[in-house]
Amino acid sequence: MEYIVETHNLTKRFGKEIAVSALNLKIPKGEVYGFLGPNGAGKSTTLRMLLGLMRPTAGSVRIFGRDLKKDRISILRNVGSLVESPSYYSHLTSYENLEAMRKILGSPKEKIDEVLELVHLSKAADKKVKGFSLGMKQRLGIAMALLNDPKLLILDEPTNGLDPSGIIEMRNLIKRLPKEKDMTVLISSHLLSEIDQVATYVGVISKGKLIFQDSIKAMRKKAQLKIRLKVSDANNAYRSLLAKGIKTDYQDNIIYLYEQSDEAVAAVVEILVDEGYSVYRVEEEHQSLEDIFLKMTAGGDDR
Ligand SMILES: Nc1ncnc2c1ncn2[C@@H]1O[C@H](COP(=O)(O)OP(=O)(O)OP(=O)(O)O)[C@@H](O)[C@H]1O
Repeated sequence: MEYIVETHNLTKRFGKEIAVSALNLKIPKGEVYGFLGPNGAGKSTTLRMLLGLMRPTAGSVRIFGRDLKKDRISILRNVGSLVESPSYYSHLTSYENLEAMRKILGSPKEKIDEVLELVHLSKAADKKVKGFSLGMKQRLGIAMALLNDPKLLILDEPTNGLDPSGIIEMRNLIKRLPKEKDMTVLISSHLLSEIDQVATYVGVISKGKLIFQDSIKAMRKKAQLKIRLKVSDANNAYRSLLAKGIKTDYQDNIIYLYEQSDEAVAAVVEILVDEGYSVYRVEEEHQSLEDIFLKMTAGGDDR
């Protein structure tokens, strides 16, 4: 797999506090990578290091296969970002703002109409930014980030503070970019539901550590059904099953089965009954992605 971003043991300390701890991010080409974690988990700090805005305490960053420390300027020329509130002149129109930025970047003039169209602001091209909704301002920020045709777009909590229609508009835009513009998108959020709706890959960060990284499909798989067994003398029953080589989990007097076919469940019940345990309940338990995320990040930020 080709990775657009790869970090190796990326670490940031502030005094004694470790904000980001030995992170090994792998962001595959052409995906929308959702960087998910509770507030204070270290997302912004990580993104700032990826953009060369903050120097890592240790570890390294590779973007487009090149070392950020060595090739900073040429790498960042191909990266677009929206990590803080976008900066613009509110007394100018969106077109004029983009024109000012375009001149700095040296992009061709046609780019302006193209990015306005892409973020659905063509109709507001000649309107002053001071009358814009927050969602429109955010989209103008993204339009600015797209002026130099980036191969990687980094967005820090882009839907924060937007109203429902602004959120939907932003999500659709993020989903379109990889397909229409051959772009890889890295988006951070503290809301699983946000990431779930746009991302194809997920990295979960908690207290500075990456605790999960895989496709959203793999994350969903983790959320699949579990079979719960409530039996008499559960701890001993669990040991009996283990001794017979049956894979289970045991927690709070409940046995959880891995094998979920009808036959496997029937076989387990038969063993338990044979061995003299009473089987009180055999139930399916459905874990939502939210449950999994909350379990992964349980404990809050108590570094
Ligand atoms: N400049 C700084 N100086 C000292 N500590 C900092 C600095 N920036 C961030 N931190 C600390 O590093 C930790 C991670 O912060 P960071 O902003 O990266 O988290 P986050 O996941 O982006 O959360 P949020 O969504 O709330 O911004 C926090 O404990 C924060 O207090």
